[in-house]
Amino acid sequence: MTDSERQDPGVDEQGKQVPEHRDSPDAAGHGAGERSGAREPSLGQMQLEERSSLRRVEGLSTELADVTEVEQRQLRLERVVLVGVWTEGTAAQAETSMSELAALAETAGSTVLEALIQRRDRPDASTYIGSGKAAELRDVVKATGADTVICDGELSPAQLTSLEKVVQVKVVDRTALILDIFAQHATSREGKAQVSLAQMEYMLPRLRGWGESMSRQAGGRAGSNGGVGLRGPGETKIETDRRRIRSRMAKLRREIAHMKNARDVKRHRRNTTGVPSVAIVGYTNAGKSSILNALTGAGVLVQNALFATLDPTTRRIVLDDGREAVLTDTVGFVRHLPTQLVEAFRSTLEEVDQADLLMHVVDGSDEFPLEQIQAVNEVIADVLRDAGADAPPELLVVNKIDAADPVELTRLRGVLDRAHFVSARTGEGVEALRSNLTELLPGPGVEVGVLVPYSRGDLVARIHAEGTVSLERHCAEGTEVRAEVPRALAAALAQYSVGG
Ligand SMILES: Nc1nc2c(ncn2[C@@H]2O[C@H](COP(=O)(O)OP(=O)(O)OP(=O)(O)O)[C@@H](O)[C@H]2O)c(=O)[nH]1
Repeated sequence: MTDSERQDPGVDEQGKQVPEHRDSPDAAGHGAGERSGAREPSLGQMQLEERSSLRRVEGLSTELADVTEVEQRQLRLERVVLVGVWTEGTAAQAETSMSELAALAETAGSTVLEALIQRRDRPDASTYIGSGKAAELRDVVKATGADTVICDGELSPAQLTSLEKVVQVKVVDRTALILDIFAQHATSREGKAQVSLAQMEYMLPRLRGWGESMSRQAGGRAGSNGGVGLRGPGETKIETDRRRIRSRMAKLRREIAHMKNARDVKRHRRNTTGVPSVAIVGYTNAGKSSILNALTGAGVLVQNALFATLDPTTRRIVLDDGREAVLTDTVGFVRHLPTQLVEAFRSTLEEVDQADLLMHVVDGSDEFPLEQIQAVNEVIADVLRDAGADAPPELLVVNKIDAADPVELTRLRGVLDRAHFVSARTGEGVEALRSNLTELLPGPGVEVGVLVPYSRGDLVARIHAEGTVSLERHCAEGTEVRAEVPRALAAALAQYSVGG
């Protein structure tokens, strides 16, 4: 171990206890109450937590995200006050954003004590909410005994520090909160690695604040030990931390690339077997897992919590005509999904550009279903653009019709006239949805024998890309090919058919 590692608070001994915690199935979800009442919201505590956050980043890279759950529980948010800055849109939209933040906080295991909204043209450069509101927030924090403030936005490191100084408890922003939830819920090795990487990306530019408090401590220790001066060691420490985190990020990226290759091979094998695939996308909590269960009878976890599904879950379904298809449940979307996570969750979103069909699930009982659709469409468009892929056909499914307001539902039926209206809970509309899937998914391959003129090399290339070639011969008139191809391609090749 190097000197810098030894100075690093808690990387070593703490990390060794990890497996015990990790093996406990409920560890990530039910630790919230363990430390209730044990926390003093003092500045010293905040610094401890800052160091703990950094340690978490560092730990992640060595032990991968196994450390995350433990550190996560140490950082557990418990009694929180929410605060948002309302800069645009209607009051109802601002309130929706705040209730979503409350749902996120509860998913992270917190109890929401109070929520404040501040109307401003733009967030305050110094404290995010402005000094008057910050003072009000401090009073609310004191009166409620809250230990954390969560802001409905992404704050700069300087804003976080200034606001913490005023309110005297830990301040967390929406991005960090979502990253924490993702860290708690990721289960696969790749999912964990991706969350770790996203957390490091988020934290790297924010190291200055932690670095400063750490360098004071590191300097103080050095001073009290009669070591060299106070300035040098601290600065070196921050630089060392940054360098180590960067190199661990690079290592994680390599590992993720490796895992991705393995997954690509698996998917390619699935694609070449001709089994059509459906990617289920939609806003978090829309009922994607419930629909997957209703269609396949699979026992996929259904929770009234945001982001219950983080790793892609794939299930087989037998279609009405006896064919099989695979359905993949993907991560739920949310407004202002941190960009680091859009990148990190490529693993589930990648299913999107490879799918034969997108099943877009919307919560019909939500107050703003059309906005949910728009938010999801924006992310999907980004993913497809990045992948340079064409959009697969989309099937819109409005779920939870049993719980939706009848008037709203009638309005939605008018606006979304091509959508399927179902209830995964009561089963209403599910059979019709299954029939529609059968119609929409590409049919079985068709055996063709064709002689394609050399001027249509594009068709031969398509046969190779989309079908399975059993014979290929070049003759004077063109390329003779025998292959099994999708029905649409068989139609395009019909004029070159040589029979048999
Ligand atoms: N009333 C009603 N509730 C439903 C229906 N479908 C799902 N739910 C409930 O909605 C909540 C979320 O369901 P999930 O299937 O976990 O939703 P999801 O979209 O997979 O959620 P994430 O994994 O968080 O993205 C659960 O409490 C379900 O019981 C429905 O048709 N009607």
